[in-house]
Amino acid sequence: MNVRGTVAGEVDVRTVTTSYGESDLAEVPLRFDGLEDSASPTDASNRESGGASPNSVDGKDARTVTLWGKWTESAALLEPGIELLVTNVEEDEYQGETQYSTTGDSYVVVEPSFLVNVTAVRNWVECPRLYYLNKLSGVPLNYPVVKGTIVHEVFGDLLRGRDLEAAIDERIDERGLELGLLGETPEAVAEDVRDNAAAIEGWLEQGRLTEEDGAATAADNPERAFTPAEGSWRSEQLLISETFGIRGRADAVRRGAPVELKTGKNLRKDPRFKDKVQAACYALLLEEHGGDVDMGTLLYTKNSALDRNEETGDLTPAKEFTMGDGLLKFVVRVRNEIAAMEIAGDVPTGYEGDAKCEYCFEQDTCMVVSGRLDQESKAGQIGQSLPDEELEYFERLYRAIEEERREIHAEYAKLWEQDPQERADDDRAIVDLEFVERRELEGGRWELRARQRGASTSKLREGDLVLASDGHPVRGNSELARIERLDDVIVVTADEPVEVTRLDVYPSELTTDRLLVALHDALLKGSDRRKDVLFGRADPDFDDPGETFIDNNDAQDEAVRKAVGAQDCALIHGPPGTGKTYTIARAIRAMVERGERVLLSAFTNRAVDNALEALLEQGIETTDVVRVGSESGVREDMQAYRLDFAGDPEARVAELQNAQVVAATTATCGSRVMKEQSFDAALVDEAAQLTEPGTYAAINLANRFVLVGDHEQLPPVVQAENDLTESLFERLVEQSPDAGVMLDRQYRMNQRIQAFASREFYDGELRPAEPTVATRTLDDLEGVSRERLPTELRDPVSFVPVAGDDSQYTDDAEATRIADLIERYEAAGLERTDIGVIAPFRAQVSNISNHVPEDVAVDTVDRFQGSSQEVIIVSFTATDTLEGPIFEDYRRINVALTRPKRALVLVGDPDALESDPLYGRMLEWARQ
Ligand SMILES: Nc1ncnc2c1ncn2[C@@H]1O[C@H](COP(=O)(O)OP(=O)(O)OP(=O)(O)O)[C@@H](O)[C@H]1O
Repeated sequence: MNVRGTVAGEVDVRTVTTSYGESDLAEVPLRFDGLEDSASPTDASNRESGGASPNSVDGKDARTVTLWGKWTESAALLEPGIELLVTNVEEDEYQGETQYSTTGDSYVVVEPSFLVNVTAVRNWVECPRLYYLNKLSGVPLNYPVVKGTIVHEVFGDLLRGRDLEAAIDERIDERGLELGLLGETPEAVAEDVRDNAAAIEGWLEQGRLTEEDGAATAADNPERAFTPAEGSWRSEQLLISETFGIRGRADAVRRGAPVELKTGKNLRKDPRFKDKVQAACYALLLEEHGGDVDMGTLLYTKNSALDRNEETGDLTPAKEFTMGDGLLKFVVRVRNEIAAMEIAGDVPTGYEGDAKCEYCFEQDTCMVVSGRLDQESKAGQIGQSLPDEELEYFERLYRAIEEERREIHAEYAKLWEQDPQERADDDRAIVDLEFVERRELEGGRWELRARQRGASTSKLREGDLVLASDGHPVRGNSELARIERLDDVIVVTADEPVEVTRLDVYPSELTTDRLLVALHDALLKGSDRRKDVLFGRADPDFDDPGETFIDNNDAQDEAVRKAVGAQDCALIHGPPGTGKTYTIARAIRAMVERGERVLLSAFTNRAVDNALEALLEQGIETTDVVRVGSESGVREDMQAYRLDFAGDPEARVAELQNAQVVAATTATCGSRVMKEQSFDAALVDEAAQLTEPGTYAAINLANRFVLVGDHEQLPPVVQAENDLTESLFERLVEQSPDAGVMLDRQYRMNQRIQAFASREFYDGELRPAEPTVATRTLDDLEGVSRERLPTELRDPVSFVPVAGDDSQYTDDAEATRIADLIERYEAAGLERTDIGVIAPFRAQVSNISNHVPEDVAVDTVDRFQGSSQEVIIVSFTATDTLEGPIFEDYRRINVALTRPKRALVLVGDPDALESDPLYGRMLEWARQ
């Protein structure tokens, strides 16, 4: 039996004398969530109530759980409010009260839904401070890291039965750019990888000869059946444990036991302790998936390349060890320390572990970081600490990023807390697929096809990484896969041939990791001048370029002059349709003409491609431009400029280094390749949608920067409500108003349409750029006549009242009415593709999609930001009284109302809308 609950009071740790001698124990008052049958801890249906009033809030009814022996170390981490899971407890009656205590088979897990990464456990065992430093500075581009990755990939290839030389060639080719940046040649790397691979091959060969491991690696047997059952090998497996709160990717699993590859040497007979720890984490993960792991293997690939004469010691690459109970429990205790520290938001000092600083390669870095951030550390501090306001800022943002990380962990927990239907309704999964077929690709990967049984919506897009499973993303057979095609038939590629019946959003921490690194780099590596400007200690400086760049729009011209003349930074505020993209392109052209190297960045791929397109229209030399991004991220017509990372190292590096303009999303700017680049200027579009550290990822790479955005439109996309919700753009606009220019002439909307947004959001300063814009109507479109529309739709802005239904997130009455409106527009000659429908909730988006023809774009505001349509219909989906702003935030309604060029139709319940002052004014305007 397992118990799970929240710590309800102080924990008492003491030593007692028992019949076995002295022992430590901890008594933990726990408010129960429930009891679970430990025979199947993962089966939620086995949960039952913990007895009489187990959920009492005041803690009086908390039950006592006694933790024995070494588990008291984990007990010392507990504070009231922390979640605790204890497996395999014993139940006792004591003085009429039911009590629980640990048994020899128990595990104690602190905050089980906080998923600690296996590499984090390994790093922590090496040194807790090292774990923290790795988090702050990320994985740099260096040869050992890249070589290690290639060796791992070749290992996977060999396991999938691939030819060694072919695998080496291809994997090296794929990393051409990275190797080129490191000054490596393919030949030298191949030699190096071959040395390491010899150990792998030898070991696999041995396995083949001595064991009946199935035909997993036999290249001559393409029909091999892969099951995770005993007797097979499996490469790279993503494993998640909901019991132990651990996740990670095992390099390989052989006969159900973990195999870890290390591209170093180890001449002792036993694996290194930290390596054992890592394998033990995977053992726990595999056990939770029904395995019984008593062995672990570490494969030190460098060993076989060593000359016997040079080295003395045990040269065998593969070292096996017995997976003892004590080690598994130790690993869980370490994991608990990490979880408790992260939940408390503390920073490790290094004293938590017993590593010796004088043996550590990172000692200097550690001391510098400790000194500059004024953190207590075992290694000591050197250097002067950052000014107080920077320290305070760092801590505030660090916490905010970690809160964001916890939200991602909560997303993981939803993988098992929500049932398939809930996940589908939440757009987090596509369920109930019918598996069609699998096809082996060259290189041993698999293409998997499944058919959707009905129409479904989800957050998933082509190119996304997903968890592809045969029914459950955590408990079933599941693989990390990439979506290649997302139609009625879904195509994904993966390392293993899973019989896909379900796809789940993969909650990635990559973005969060990069935010932390960008924050660290901005504060610890940024120049003093840059930081003076960021923290408002100095005003940004400007030179006058003495040139007119745009002669028909004063604000745009001033914006370009500011951007070109900025010594530090410039801020371009661009309301809807005011020519932001055009202005950016003109500014970049001017910079390039002055011989500068420019980074063009934005939050989304779409904005990067739009700006790039505008830049090419400016007549910039196409050979000067490089687009960095994934194949699926970059728009079709921009693929020609996309930098292929694969190929000859020298050639690839030349392409990147010679490019005067490099275009990439801010997320990509945080990648190890981009972090090696430097620029004279960075122009960042959609800057109001970026968090401060998200912006740093781009501007850290340049001497000066220009941010372009509109803080009256969508704010940064964050999960948690905290300091990340304000963009750097918005903060700087307030802090340094003189560095900003607002573009005030719009090229999109009929005057009637823009009036409300101008008044409410831009102090009445937004105006049509030209008379043709001000007076545009549907009549301008070929074959369209407003005469054929019902009178109430002839004005550029109309309101269609609908007494809605009572459901909160959907409204059938509105959906039906909108379908009818679309028919009317079609009858008046409009193309369906010229009409867009915006609704506040995804549920209403699907609902409307079911009512209207397929080629009408229906979506939430977020998906419409940055685009425009001839006609926009807004479904407000609110009835009676409003409980909160319908579009969460007034900035969203601004975006919705500024998408149309020629006609805007608002559909909603007037009583509901009138109950909010802003919506009330909107109604008045629409009814004019
Ligand atoms: N100075 C100008 N002279 C003539 N046309 C212009 C000028 N500036 C912008 N435009 C035109 O106005 C339209 C909108 O410009 P652009 O796409 O740059 O706007 P935007 O502000 O980026 O739009 P969004 O708000 O959607 O991001 C484009 O067709 C562009 O060519």
